[in-house]
Amino acid sequence: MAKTEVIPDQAALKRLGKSVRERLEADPGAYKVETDKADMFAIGDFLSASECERLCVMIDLVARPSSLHELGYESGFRTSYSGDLDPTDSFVMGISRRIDDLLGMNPVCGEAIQGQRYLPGQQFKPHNDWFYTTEKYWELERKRGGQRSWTAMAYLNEVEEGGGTHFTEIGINVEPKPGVLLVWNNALPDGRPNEATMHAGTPVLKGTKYVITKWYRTRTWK
Ligand SMILES: O=C(O)CCC(=O)C(=O)O
Ligand SMILES: [Fe+2]
Repeated sequence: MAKTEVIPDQAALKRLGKSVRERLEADPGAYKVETDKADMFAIGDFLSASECERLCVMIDLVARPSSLHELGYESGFRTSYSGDLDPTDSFVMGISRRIDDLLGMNPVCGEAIQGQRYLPGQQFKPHNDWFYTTEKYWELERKRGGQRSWTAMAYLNEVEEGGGTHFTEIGINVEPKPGVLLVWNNALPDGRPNEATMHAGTPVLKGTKYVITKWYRTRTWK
């Protein structure tokens, strides 16, 4: 008999996939992106113009060259600047809580909100947000909350040219529209990682792009 592959956190990924999907499908404010390859929703006007502005200022204060598990900044893979927003700041806490509530996620599973800024020429090449559990870094991430389930990402400003989010397998390019929150499930309905969630922050050609991202783990993030 063939050996059954063990997928770390599979049962939790399946459960969270279903609960958040059903919650968003029942939410009249959430637009379901038409694709059969992934669970994906967009929420227009999730953030107000003044909230977006305030977040951009905060990002400028924390942004440093982005780090990646496997690759250094020098590789050109993720050339944006990023940094975690202060999770004890009451304004940040409010935004974070609103995302938790929208998804119906347990707040303890949410990572700190990360801010990210791209200048012309900067990008984040195609990647998956879920962890490769055969890689060395998984040993650490496994104990820090486990696999990532849902991603919530909000666009904070008008980008003059470029800077979309390109889902290379699904074949859609999401234009950065300020205040819009894009949400997707990194797993398949059965809890296996969804390869079709591969996406890139395409190069900004003109202007600056600001986003915030919040990733949810299957267990308590620490
Ligand atoms: O900037 C984008 O559009 C994508 C960002 C992203 O994929 C990430 O932060 O994981
Ligand atoms: Fe990503």
